[in-house]
Amino acid sequence: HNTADDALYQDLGERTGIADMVEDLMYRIVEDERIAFQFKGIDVVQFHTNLTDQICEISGGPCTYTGRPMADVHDGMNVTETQFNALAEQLVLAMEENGISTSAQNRLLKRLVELHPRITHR
Ligand code: HEM
Repeated sequence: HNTADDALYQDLGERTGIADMVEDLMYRIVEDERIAFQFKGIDVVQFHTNLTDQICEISGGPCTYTGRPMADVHDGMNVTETQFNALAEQLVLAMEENGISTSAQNRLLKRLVELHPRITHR
């Protein structure tokens, strides 16, 4: 079903498309030595579900994020700017791999960058 402003959600391929790109992002994170160590031992099913729901909600889709608050999740990780950018870079590549348009990629990044202060240097 459609909400008033779910254009980005549609462009990302709805929840299924988002779930696919998050899965590819996770494979890429494991292969990226700049950030892989941060993710050692996480609950991958939980991470996949929660990040998918978050991107679904942020893009205007009919999802509700039920994970922990961003600041709490990343607290104590000391995520650097380089690590944040590395994850963003892998997300772009995962979106590219899933045929997401450049316009949709940039609109999602713009919304995710707003979360930056709650993720880095904590
Ligand atoms: C736009 C950037 C980012 C977003 C939107 C984001 C979002 C999320 C979300 C939704 C979760 C799941 C929370 C939960 O299950 O309650 C999560 C967990 C996590 N994030 Fe991020 N994150 C970002 C950047 C990063 C970066 C750059 C790192 C480290 C290099 C990182 C490391 C982690 C780790 C290790 C977890 C798992 C924590 C745990 O389950 O205990 N995140 N993130």
